[in-house]
Amino acid sequence: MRLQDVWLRYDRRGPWVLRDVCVQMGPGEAAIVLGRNGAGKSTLLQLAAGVFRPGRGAVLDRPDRVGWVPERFPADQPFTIRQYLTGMGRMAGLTASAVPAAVDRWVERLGLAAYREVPLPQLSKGTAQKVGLAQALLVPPGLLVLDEPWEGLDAESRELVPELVTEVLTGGGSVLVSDHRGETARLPGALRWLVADGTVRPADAAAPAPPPAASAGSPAVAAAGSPSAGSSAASAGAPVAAAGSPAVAAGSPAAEPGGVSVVEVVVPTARVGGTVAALRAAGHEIRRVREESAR
Ligand SMILES: Nc1ncnc2c1ncn2[C@@H]1O[C@H](COP(=O)(O)OP(=O)(O)OP(=O)(O)O)[C@@H](O)[C@H]1O
Repeated sequence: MRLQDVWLRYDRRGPWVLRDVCVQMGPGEAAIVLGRNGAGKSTLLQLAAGVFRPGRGAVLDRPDRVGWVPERFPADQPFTIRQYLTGMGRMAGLTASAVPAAVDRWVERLGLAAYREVPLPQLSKGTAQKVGLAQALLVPPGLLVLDEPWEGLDAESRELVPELVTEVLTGGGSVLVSDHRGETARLPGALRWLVADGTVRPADAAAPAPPPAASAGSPAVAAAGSPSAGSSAASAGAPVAAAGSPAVAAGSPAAEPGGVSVVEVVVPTARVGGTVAALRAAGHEIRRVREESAR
């Protein structure tokens, strides 16, 4: 997905909140959106999710299925959790017979079983946030957009967020997450974009410097035909290209005591992008990708 020269303002005569934004993410890639209060993080996420249309420019190649979790779940709705998720599942395209299993799965997974028949307005903030997560995941999204997903969640539930993100990435989806409270470390493999002064650029030097192996990774993957790495390689100067590598350094095994081991992994060429991203997300260093003829 690509935001190309995107501008947005909320009022036709008002100031531009975002100007000339050019960012992109490939399948299997995650990006964390950083910035001060009011910088425009939520605005950027809503553009990506398709909630807003840009005033100028375009959002290209957005996956068909987008899971959008707003910063505050709109709990003022006359439904129980079960009723709400059932309706959302139908809207997401699940058949009537498939909905109950999907709802049950996510209700259990997110610890909502005790509240299944509780009306949404009676839920605590954290529980309501989990309903927001559940509705976005009922059908596996090609793009998952999470606006401050850790907000209001207890310590145990916070651990769920990186788990869910990794699952979407492993399935070949992309994930965009905003974070103004420094939870970034929970997603060590993600790109980092900073929203400031109305535009978006790679996050600052606070991120560790990329090791040489990381910068060599993208062309090699591109050669293997990965759409993910191919789009990164094509985006010279765009945040996604410059921000992709530090995450690898964050989990660099070279920093571990006791030496390193190199593990060769064989995957179908079509899944190279997602696999590379998932391995990076788990903190592994990608040294190279090579193609071999089918065995
Ligand atoms: N619906 C709206 N109508 C008018 N202005 C808006 C609207 N939503 C946001 N803004 C303005 O756009 C700017 C960016 O807001 P946005 O919510 O995107 O920032 P943010 O970085 O997500 O902030 P926070 O960290 O506080 O959530 C702010 O100046 C805000 O006042």
